[in-house]
Amino acid sequence: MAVTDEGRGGRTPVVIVDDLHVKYRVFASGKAAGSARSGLLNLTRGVREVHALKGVSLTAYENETIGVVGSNGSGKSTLMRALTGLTPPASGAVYARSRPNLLGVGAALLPNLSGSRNIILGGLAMGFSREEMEELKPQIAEFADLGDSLDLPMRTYSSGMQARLKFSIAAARSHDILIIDEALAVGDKAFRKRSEARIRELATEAGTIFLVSHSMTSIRDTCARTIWINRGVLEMDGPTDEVVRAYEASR
Ligand SMILES: Nc1ncnc2c1ncn2[C@@H]1O[C@H](COP(=O)(O)OP(=O)(O)OP(=O)(O)O)[C@@H](O)[C@H]1O
Repeated sequence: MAVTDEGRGGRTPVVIVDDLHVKYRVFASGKAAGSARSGLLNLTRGVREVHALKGVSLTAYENETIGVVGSNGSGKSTLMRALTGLTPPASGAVYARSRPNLLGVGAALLPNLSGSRNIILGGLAMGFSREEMEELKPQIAEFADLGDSLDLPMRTYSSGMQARLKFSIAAARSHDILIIDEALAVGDKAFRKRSEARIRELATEAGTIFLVSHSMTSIRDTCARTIWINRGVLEMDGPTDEVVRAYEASR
């Protein structure tokens, strides 16, 4: 459904999350849960259900940069993946004006291809054309600042170098609705600084940004509004100062 209605106070809603539940079914490891006599595995006994999001509702408006905080395993990434449509809801729904882009192309990159070929590949995976990517390639290479290593296979890169390349590919263009995972702002101190600056730049170009981060400094510097996810529930949603203070006090 396209979101076109004017929101409260004349603001335009861009993303609406309505009572969203997400469940994962996982096979518990350990001893094979089966009958030794029949020799068959009992596949249902070992199945465990993780109720990762339990009725999250929120509305994001145009030109908002929203911080997303919460402890490990609280459900932040699950919520972000649900926004992009990668993770299907068990119930509830997500409505968005356009498809939210997750700033991350990790899954698409191939370790045996060179950095420069991965730039093209990563761009195609984000929905850009080959021509667009050829045009953007020099500026991506410059931002990643990997020098001659760009011609080497990605598997020879350190994790920091890989992260730099991924960030540079993903951050090459502006997006209408953008989700940024803090894990992308990695690399050494200098690169982290540049990537944070680029995130802020993207924030001014993009309509709406969600920034998932464990760094309260990044959240405070970048976001006016913050949501706190706690054990799959939206614990708090409001001005960053208040939410971060409450979140920090809880830990
Ligand atoms: N693919 C999956 N299969 C099964 N369970 C999952 C899967 N992904 C996440 N979970 C579970 O769902 C819950 C929420 O995980 P999620 O990754 O959304 O948390 P998070 O807040 O992003 O954590 P972190 O800060 O560590 O990245 C956790 O209990 C996690 O174990």
